[in-house]
Amino acid sequence: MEKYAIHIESLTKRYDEVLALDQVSLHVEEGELFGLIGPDGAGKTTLIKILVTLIGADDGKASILGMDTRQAKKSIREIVGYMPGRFSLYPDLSVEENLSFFARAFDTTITENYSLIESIYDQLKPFKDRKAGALSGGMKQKLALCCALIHRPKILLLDEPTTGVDAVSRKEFWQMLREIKSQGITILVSTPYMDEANLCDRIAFLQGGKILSIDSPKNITDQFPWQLFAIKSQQKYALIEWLRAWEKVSYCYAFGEYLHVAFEDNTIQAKALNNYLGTGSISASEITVISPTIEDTFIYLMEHGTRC
Ligand SMILES: Nc1ncnc2c1ncn2[C@@H]1O[C@H](COP(=O)(O)OP(=O)(O)OP(=O)(O)O)[C@@H](O)[C@H]1O
Repeated sequence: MEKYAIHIESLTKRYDEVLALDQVSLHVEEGELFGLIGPDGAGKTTLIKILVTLIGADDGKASILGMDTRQAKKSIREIVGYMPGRFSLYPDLSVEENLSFFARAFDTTITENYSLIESIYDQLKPFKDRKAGALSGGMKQKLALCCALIHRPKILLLDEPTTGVDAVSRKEFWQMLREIKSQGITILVSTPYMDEANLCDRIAFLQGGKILSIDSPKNITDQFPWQLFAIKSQQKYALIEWLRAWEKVSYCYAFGEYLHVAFEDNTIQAKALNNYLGTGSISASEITVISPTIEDTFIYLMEHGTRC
C-alpha cells in the first residue's frame, strides 16, 4: 500500500528542445506542507500540471495517494485542489457566484465544507457581490484558495500563489496555509521566493528541471559548507569588485545593503578580511558572521552541483 501523498519517480518532460523536467524524483508525506522552490523556468508549473493530470510526462511515474496520474485522472481530480499560477476565476462572476460555480463543479455546496474555508471566506464576505475581476490581488488570491478548497480536497497544489502579491498578503496567505495543513490537508506549494521556503516542513530546490536538494529548511541551510560573513560598506560596488578579485574568496553575493562573503579557507576571520579591504582603501562599517540563508544555499548548490 502506497504511503505517500505524492510520489514522483524519474519524471521527465520535454517541450520540443526544452527539457522542462529532467528525471525528477521526490515524495511528499501525508499532512506535509512541501515547498517547490525555484526561479522562473525551473519546471515548477510543469510538475504541478502533471500532478493534477492536466498534462502527461514523457517518462517516469507520478502518483497521488497511490493512484497513477496516467491511469486515474478522474479519481485524482476529485481529491486534489488546484490553484493555478494565473488568475483561475471567472472575472465577470461575483465572489459568491465563483464559489458556487466551483462547488457545483465538484458536486458539493458552499455550506457542506464551509468550516474549511470559513476563516478565509469571512474576509471576502463584505465583497461577495463584487465581480472577481474587480478584486484586489490579495482578495483574488483568497477567493481562488476558497474555490480550490470548496470540495475539501485531500491534497492541495498551489502554483506560485504569492507571486505579485504584496508583503502583508503574502504573510497572511502563509498563515492560511498553516491553518489548512492543521486540518489534515497535504499541501504542495511552488514559489520563486526563497524566504517562503522557511515556512515549509520540507522543500525541494528545482533549477533547470533538475532537483538540487530536498530536505527541511534547516538541513538545507546546513549544507552551506563555509563560515559566512555579512559586510556593509558605503563603497558597496568597490567592495564587491575588490572582494571578487581576491582569489581566496569562494562565495560573494549582494543581499540588499549587505554583501555575503565566504572562504573555502575557514581560517580567514574578520580581521584578515578587514585587512584585505584596507589594501583596496575600502572601509567596512560592519563585518559579522551570519547563518547562511536559504538563498545563500540555493546559490551555493547551483554553483557546486546537486547534493542529493
Ligand atoms: N507549453 C510549453 N511549450 C514550450 N516550452 C514550455 C511550455 N511550458 C513551459 N515551457 C518551458 O519549460 C520550462 C519550464 O517551465 P515551467 O513553466 O514549468 O517553469 P516554472 O518554474 O513554473 O517557471 P514560471 O514561473 O516561469 O512558469 C521553461 O523553459 C519554459 O519556457
